[in-house]
Amino acid sequence: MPRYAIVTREFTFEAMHHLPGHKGKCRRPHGHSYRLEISLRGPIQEAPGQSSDGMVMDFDDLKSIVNRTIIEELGDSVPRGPAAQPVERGGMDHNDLNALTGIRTTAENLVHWIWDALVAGGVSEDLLYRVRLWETAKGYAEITRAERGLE
Ligand SMILES: Nc1nc2c(c(=O)[nH]1)N=C([C@H](O)[C@H](O)COP(=O)(O)OP(=O)(O)OP(=O)(O)O)CN2
Ligand SMILES: [Zn+2]
Repeated sequence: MPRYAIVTREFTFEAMHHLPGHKGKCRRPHGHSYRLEISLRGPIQEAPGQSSDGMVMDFDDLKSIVNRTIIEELGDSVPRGPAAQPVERGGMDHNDLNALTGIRTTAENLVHWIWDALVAGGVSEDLLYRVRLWETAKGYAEITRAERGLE
C-alpha cells in the first residue's frame, strides 16, 4: 500500500494587469508581486537507489516546468507583446497579463489558466492538487481538484 503526501513549491513573479469595467481602482493598469503555490498530491515513490526515491515529485523537476511554462511566460522582466515597446511609446517594464493570457485577469481566472498551462507543460494532472495565487499580501484565489471537476 503506497504512502501518500502533499508537496508544495512556491514561486514569485512580477506582472501588470487591469480589470476593464471594474468599479474600483483595478480598472487601471497596475502591477502585482504575485506569489504562486503549486501543490501536488501523490504516492511517495519507493525506488531505492534512484534519485526520486522517497519523493512524490522532485522539487527540481517541478521547478523546471513551472519556470518554463508560467514564470518565464508571465513574469519575464523583458516584456513581450504590446508592452514590448519603448516607454515613451507606451511600453512597460512588466509583462501585461491581459495581453498574454487573453482572459479577464482576476486571480480566480488566472489560477484556472495556470492549471491548464501546467498540464499542457507536462505536470501530470493526476498529481496536481492545488494552485493558489496570491495577488496581494492579503488576498489569494485557489483551486483544487474539486473546483476542476476532477473529484
Ligand atoms: N475576487 C477578486 N476581487 C478582486 C480581484 C480579483 O482578482 N479577485 N482583483 C482586484 C485588483 O486586481 C486589485 O489589484 C487587488 O485588490 P485589493 O485587495 O483591493 O488590493 P490592495 O492591495 O490594493 O488593497 P488595499 O487594502 O486597498 O491596499 C480587486 N478585486
Ligand atoms: Zn490587480
